[in-house]
Amino acid sequence: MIKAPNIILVGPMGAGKTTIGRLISQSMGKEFYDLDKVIEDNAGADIPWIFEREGEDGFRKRETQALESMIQSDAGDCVIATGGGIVMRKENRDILREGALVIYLYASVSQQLYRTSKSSHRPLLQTGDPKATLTKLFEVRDPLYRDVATLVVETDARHPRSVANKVLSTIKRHLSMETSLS
Ligand SMILES: Nc1ncnc2c1ncn2[C@@H]1O[C@H](COP(=O)(O)OP(=O)(O)O)[C@@H](O)[C@H]1O
Ligand SMILES: O=C(O)C1=C[C@@H](OP(=O)(O)O)[C@@H](O)[C@H](O)C1
Ligand SMILES: [Mg+2]
Repeated sequence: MIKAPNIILVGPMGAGKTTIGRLISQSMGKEFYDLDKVIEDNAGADIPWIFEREGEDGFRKRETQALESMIQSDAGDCVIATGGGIVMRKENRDILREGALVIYLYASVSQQLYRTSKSSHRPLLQTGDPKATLTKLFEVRDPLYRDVATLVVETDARHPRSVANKVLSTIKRHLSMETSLS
């Protein structure tokens, strides 16, 4: 088992945060939490319902509350997959930079589009032109993901298991470098 602090995955919709988070948590013997699922459980409603009734702003408030409660609770030593918009609020970015190992799962817009086209549970993509939406979001958010992340892992040309292995080896290398420096 690798010893590590909380691992938090960030990146755009379709980067594979939920899928890879679950896989690496199993390999590391850590609990897995998907922040979107925490928000849904707390609300007793799904994300499309929250966006419809409370707007994106209402969802963002719930997202910050869920992130704060995850970090404050002694859930500790777990893997957390965030939603793609977690970096939009400064208060979230401040929380992310504190204490956790944050990994940016990078995916190109074409891969984001391909991977998100299979489902309709992402309200921001229920538009006539999801590619334009993903492109705009990427322009704004890519620098923010890089700002909060300790490590970046490219996911485009890899299957989920291979991305998970790459994330695990990147974490191992990072932690062994930290140990040798201290
Ligand atoms: N590396 C990958 N290659 C191909 N498909 C992937 C990859 N990672 C995730 N997927 C698929 O893409 C879709 C979105 O993945 P998901 O984990 O929900 O992304 P996120 O949580 O970042 O939005 C799922 O159908 C998942 O199986
Ligand atoms: O990018 C975003 O703003 C969002 C991403 C979604 O999560 P995934 O990135 O896991 O799809 C979910 O939090 C919500 O639909 C909003
Ligand atoms: Mg997800």
